Amino acid sequence: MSTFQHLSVSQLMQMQQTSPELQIVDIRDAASYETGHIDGAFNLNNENLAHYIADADMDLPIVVVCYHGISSQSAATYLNEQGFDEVFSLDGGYSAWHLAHL
Ligand SMILES: O=S(=O)([O-])[S-]
Repeated sequence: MSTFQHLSVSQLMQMQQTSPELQIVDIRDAASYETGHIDGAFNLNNENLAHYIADADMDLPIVVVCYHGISSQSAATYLNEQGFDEVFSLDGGYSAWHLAHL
């Protein structure tokens, strides 16, 4: 059983319309996040991770965003192991999202 699903930028844009409860976590460094991030994304890091997991609704879909869609895959696997049922990794990461929104 796969632990996460790949999501394209256009699929994410659709999901944002249809799943208002969607959680988006951005695992890039704080400076990159501050420079620009997807609306509603939470900047997840090692310091706030435990707190985030403790507070999160694990039944809701969650999308992991990194720079280019590589490290988000291991983070997505990790979040699935922690109990999130529906985990997605954004293919191409924030850079693909940004390109689609220029
Ligand atoms: O963030 S990244 O691992 O895709 S470079």
